[in-house]
Amino acid sequence: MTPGVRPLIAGNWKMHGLRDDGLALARAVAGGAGAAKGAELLVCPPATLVREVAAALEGGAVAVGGQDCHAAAKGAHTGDVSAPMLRDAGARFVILGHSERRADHGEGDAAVLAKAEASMAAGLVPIVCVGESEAERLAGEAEAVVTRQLDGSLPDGFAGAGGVVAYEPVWAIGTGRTPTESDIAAIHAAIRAKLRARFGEAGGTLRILYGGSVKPANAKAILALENVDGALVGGASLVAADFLAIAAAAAA
Ligand SMILES: O=C[C@H](O)COP(=O)(O)O
Repeated sequence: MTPGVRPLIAGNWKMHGLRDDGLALARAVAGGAGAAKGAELLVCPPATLVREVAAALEGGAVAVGGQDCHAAAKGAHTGDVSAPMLRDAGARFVILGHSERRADHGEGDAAVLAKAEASMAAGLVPIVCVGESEAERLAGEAEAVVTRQLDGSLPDGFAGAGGVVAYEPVWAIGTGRTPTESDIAAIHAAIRAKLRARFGEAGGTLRILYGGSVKPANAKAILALENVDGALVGGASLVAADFLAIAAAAAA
């Protein structure tokens, strides 16, 4: 963790959750949030549930975010959701450039940059995801890939907006595999160096999350690493007790 920085534990529900189970999950997370006061908690439901989850959690300790937004504020973009729409629904954060968006929808760094700009203009905090594939890791290119993604996808106002970077090695997502602690620390150090070079002193305290098979069993060790300022949690965020256990590890 970075001294003086409040960790962020973000749950990415991905394409999971109908109304009743989504609301139940959100309420269960909110109900247990008191035990993890040292960490900031965030849930990112599917777009259909953002408004209702935000209403259910209003005034509490758990924030709500979207999982993506369009780069335009409005327009003829069938099926898309804009940043002002998410903000209007009660979201405060938005995940951008997740590897599943990059893979499923062909999003590159320029698209992520435009979305990040749109999110900040709407008053949302962008969580920009970066991370290498397994082939890139094996080729020794992980740091170069992450650095290139940061160069291409972080807008100028990112630090002023309190933007968040999430390092998610693609091969660790949903697989139960994680990089070694020293590999995580090395990439997070490279991201920190990049943020400082780009944003000066402010880059020293922007939050850098780790994501990819974070579970209650490995959270404490990962969250204790230098420059790991929280986690972006997928599968384990769908079980309130697991998500809260990860949050408690961050708050400890
Ligand atoms: O956004 C979250 C990540 O893709 C991590 O997913 P996971 O915790 O299921 O590996």
